[in-house]
Amino acid sequence: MTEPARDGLKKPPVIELRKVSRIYRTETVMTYALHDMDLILEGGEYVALMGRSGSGKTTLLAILGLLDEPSGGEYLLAGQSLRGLSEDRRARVRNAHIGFVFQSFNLIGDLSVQDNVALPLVYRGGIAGAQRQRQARALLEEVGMAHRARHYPNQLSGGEAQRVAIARALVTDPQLILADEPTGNLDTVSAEAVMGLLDTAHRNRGATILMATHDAHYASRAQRVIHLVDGKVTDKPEQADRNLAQGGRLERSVPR
Ligand SMILES: Nc1ncnc2c1ncn2[C@@H]1O[C@H](COP(=O)(O)OP(=O)(O)OP(=O)(O)O)[C@@H](O)[C@H]1O
Repeated sequence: MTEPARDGLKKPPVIELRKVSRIYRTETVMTYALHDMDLILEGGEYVALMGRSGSGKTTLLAILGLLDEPSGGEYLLAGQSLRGLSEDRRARVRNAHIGFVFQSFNLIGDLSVQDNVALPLVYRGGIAGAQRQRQARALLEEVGMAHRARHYPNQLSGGEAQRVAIARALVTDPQLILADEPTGNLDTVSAEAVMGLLDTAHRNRGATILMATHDAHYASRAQRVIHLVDGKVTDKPEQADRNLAQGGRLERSVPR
């Protein structure tokens, strides 16, 4: 069901989370990786996501990217509630609206660089092979990797692999780009190049970007920084230190 725009004129935010939780259960302990999280990202925003290791950044990106489901609460993408969608429908929404960039690139080893970039268009369906290859080639040119189109991922440096991964993320022209530590495995020169590509994607394509990073320097390139502490958004990141001193994130024993 589509929700009405909030003031009748503005579009709904690209992302809205309402009291979203993600609980991991083991035999003895329940961990609240996300805890009643409220979050709004407007269309075209470039937002950095910071927080200590274990604060919930990857869990949040996985839920926003429809790779995982909340244990409770509601996720609205462009005003559309995603509750109760079938796996097939989730895959379609993911393919139509979301591009991913991971720390470890996640390219497919036995596909050429150009076929890796074309792959989201294969999943989309209905696009002829020659057209897919043309679009992939255009994206490789955009990220300065066309000269490696026929190479394979294991023949690339880390910086090159991440540029290819960004081309793959952009080939479907997604509304939302989720990046999980995109510079985490890169030297500073490659990291700068990757950050430049994200800046360009934001500026020229109007994409909404949410980028998890441990690096305050790269976070400062975003328009806004969100801090996570124990699975919640906070505007007081120094709270993380106090919570840690008091025993860390919310965990409960599973009742027997
Ligand atoms: N599959 C799982 N089973 C149980 N607990 C999990 C699982 N995945 C994550 N967690 C817990 O959920 C919490 C959040 O993890 P998450 O990976 O989202 O943190 P993060 O902020 O991305 O950390 P990092 O910066 O180290 O990548 C952590 O306490 C983690 O131990």
